[in-house]
Amino acid sequence: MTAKVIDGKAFAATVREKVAGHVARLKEEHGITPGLAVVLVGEDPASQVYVRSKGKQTIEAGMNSYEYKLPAETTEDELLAVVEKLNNDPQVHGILVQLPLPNHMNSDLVINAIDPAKDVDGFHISNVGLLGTGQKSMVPCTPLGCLMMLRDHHGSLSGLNAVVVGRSNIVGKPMAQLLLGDSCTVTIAHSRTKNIQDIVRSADIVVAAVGRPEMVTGDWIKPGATVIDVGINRIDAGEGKTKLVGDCEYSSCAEVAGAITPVPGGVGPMTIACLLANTVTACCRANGLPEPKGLTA
Ligand SMILES: NC(=O)C1=CN([C@@H]2O[C@H](COP(=O)(O)OP(=O)(O)OC[C@H]3O[C@@H](n4cnc5c(N)ncnc54)[C@H](OP(=O)(O)O)[C@@H]3O)[C@@H](O)[C@H]2O)C=CC1
Ligand SMILES: Nc1nc(=O)c2c([nH]1)NC[C@@H]1CN(c3ccc(C(=O)N[C@@H](CCC(=O)O)C(=O)O)cc3)C=[N+]21
Repeated sequence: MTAKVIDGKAFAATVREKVAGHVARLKEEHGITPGLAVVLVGEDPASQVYVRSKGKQTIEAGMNSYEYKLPAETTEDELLAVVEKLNNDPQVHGILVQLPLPNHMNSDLVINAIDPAKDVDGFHISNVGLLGTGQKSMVPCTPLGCLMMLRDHHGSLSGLNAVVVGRSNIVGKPMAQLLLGDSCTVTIAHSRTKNIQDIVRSADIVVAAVGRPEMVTGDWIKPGATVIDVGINRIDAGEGKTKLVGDCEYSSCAEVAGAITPVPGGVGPMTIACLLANTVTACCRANGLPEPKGLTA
């Protein structure tokens, strides 16, 4: 069997189109322009690429983009002051502080200083708690993007066995909550999991968020299963070049799976599209307006 390729890049374009439509209506009918502020501390080249891409797509969707680039030596208090200023700025509906932060900062403290209503990453403890109890929240962008693609492919996820590999706060845990919310039977595997291959082989849905290049191979996959590859790993491709690979070995997994997301062009573009979607949702909630349908979990 050769897997159907789930085209995250094309799917993300449709999400961005919907977002742009809502933005246009907010402007026309209410004179409101949603605004997203992205804060980057330090000069990590990969982070700079993502932040640039976020800013560009924010503007393309008709929203206001505010970028704060702070030097690596910024103190935690200085960063907290920027967050506070953005919390109090009515033009800003979404705030994203790019992770990881430099080692001298306490990321939990910084994230929890963001107004939960503006926390478009969905990382604030209030949003984590709301998601865990099935209440309306801001949903983390990467897992939300994965959920949208899974719902689109399967229709209903009810009763399916899902295995999430990875238990980070930003991907693995919220992904597991969303799958549980859609009535999957969810297993979370991690670095201490025994017989991980057998566990993954029991899954109808595999979400890999590990950060280990091509760790999951085709022999781990149940024939016909859906593979969502969250991993973004830049590896040596010889001759001084690098290439981007996921946490799944694409060629061998695609031979066995029923459907698979590629890297690049899978989860990554959906993450940014969901960030824009969350910003519109936050803007509507802040203004007491009905929120867009189909853009939240
Ligand atoms: N496409 C996108 O938009 C995004 C992509 N990413 C990518 O997703 C990947 C994961 O990111 P993130 O969740 O932040 O990573 P973390 O490093 O925070 O978490 C990795 C998880 O994988 C687990 N793990 C590590 N090694 C193994 C192993 N050998 N077997 C099983 N589990 C293992 C760890 O287990 P333990 O807890 O036991 O240590 C941990 O729970 C990365 O490649 C990252 O670049 C991340 C965010 C967004
Ligand atoms: N507060 C915070 N929120 C995040 O959501 C967040 C973060 N910090 N820190 C870093 C990770 C990583 N992340 C990605 C987003 C888009 C792509 C993406 O668009 N990838 C393209 C390829 C990009 C390339 O070529 O490098 C693709 O997969 O096709 C990847 C990774 C968001 N993250």
